[in-house]
Amino acid sequence: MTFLFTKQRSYVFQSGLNQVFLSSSLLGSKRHQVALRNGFPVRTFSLLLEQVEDTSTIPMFTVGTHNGFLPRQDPMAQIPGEFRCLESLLQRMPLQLTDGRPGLLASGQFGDAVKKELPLYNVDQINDQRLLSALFRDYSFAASAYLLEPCDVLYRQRKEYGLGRKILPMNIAVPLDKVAKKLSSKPFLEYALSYVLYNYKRLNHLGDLTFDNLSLIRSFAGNKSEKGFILNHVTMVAHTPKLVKYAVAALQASGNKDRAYFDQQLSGLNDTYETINNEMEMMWTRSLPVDYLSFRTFIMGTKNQPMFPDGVIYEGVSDQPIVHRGESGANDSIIPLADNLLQITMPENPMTIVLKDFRTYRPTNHREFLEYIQGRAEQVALKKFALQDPNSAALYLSNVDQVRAFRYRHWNFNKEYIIRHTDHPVATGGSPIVKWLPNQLGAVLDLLNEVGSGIDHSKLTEANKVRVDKIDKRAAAQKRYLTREVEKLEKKLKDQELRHG
Ligand code: HEM
Repeated sequence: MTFLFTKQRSYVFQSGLNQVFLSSSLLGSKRHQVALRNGFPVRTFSLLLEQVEDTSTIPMFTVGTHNGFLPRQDPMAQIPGEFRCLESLLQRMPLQLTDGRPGLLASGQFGDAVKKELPLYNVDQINDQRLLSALFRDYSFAASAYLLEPCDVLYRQRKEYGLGRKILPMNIAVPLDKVAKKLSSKPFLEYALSYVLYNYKRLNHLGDLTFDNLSLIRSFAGNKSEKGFILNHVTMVAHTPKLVKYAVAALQASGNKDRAYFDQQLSGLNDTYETINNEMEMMWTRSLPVDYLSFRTFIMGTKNQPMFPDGVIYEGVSDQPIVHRGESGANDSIIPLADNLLQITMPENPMTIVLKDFRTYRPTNHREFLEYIQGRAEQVALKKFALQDPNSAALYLSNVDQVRAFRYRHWNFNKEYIIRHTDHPVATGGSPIVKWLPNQLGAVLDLLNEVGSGIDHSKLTEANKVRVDKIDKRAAAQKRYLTREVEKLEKKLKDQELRHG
């Protein structure tokens, strides 16, 4: 196999899972490589295959078979003493402190405290990836608290958000921008790099990533429900090492036209998605719907939000205002992996453009991995290979059904945690909430109906016959129900707009 360096969007071919394979992209030089096989380019990606202690060069968010989509080392919980004023502000920041007393946000004093107490720390010499990630998390928490504090104060008084602060002061803006550039990310609170996936610590260092063994590093509201909300995402993502392994192996099997191996991988993938969906169900009790709005304000973005009609100026960085989407599970990689691997396509409409924009708000290596999966699935025609055999098609259908189960529960979350409690029609990430999520769920239901009706039932094993029947019936019923539900919700929202109008 020959390797060429090029700027073309292709990756190093991952042929086996028994070696640590660090590409030049991880080592920070050339990013993309092309491998040639029989003169044709083969899509490639370098996966981290074992835990590497080095913190100086390899980004924390590097997809691997031991860490999946979690950071490759547990997040740094406390920043070094030289940043003690930042640490102290963040510890005193939450609405409710760990000892139950009100924190700075409760009385709307966080902004003043930032101005009085926070020096302009110099981060120029810092290149250690673990420390950069911790600083990114901490500065982005400070930025969101600072910008959205007035909205939270007003919301608690009058159930209105009003306007956020327009200028992010230099002592947050400059180091945040510098650290973000070093991590190739956007200078704003993010799902992976700040709020969720870089915000947990194990109580027992040797214990597993289970809910009871985890606590939060940072929070805005400081209540049990915010902890439950964040950590429930983490305990779901804790299962992603298996997703990564099965996805990569399914692509290999499809490329090699190895039917038995392919079916094994789809079956493993299905079981893993089922485990993740079961973990997702725990959200209802770990984070109460009635508490969601207590922390939601602080995870809003500045893009597409009425609280920031003119964007935000980052003092000392640029005099041009900028906008960013808010923190959202839309930046998680569990479902995009399934969409890309199983070649689930979304209808071409404005909602899909929003989905694609969300996918730019994630660690570079996650994005590259998802692009690799998408490209390689096309190259080996994974869906076509699955549908060529009725029993593989049943397994394929079952995996798509897991995506349905996820999106269906997720739609229920949105009705119970958000729509039931607020009229604000724009979600934290800036998407039009009532239209956007059903767009994706509807597309999955259509795919289930299409694939299910094309399977020759007479060739199925007994177990697969039962499986396919159940999936077909449920998908048809849910599609009818969803269409009626969205029509009703849109009408309700229009009526509200007219009343407020
Ligand atoms: C109480 C629980 C949850 C609520 C209220 C919620 C809310 C939302 C909202 C409002 C959106 C629309 C995008 C935006 O922010 O503008 C969204 C999108 C999304 N969320 Fe969640 N979310 C929850 C839990 C989760 C969990 C646990 C995950 C996965 C670990 C997740 C993954 C996603 C994904 C993948 C999308 C993109 C939509 C799609 O691909 O269909 N969410 N979420």
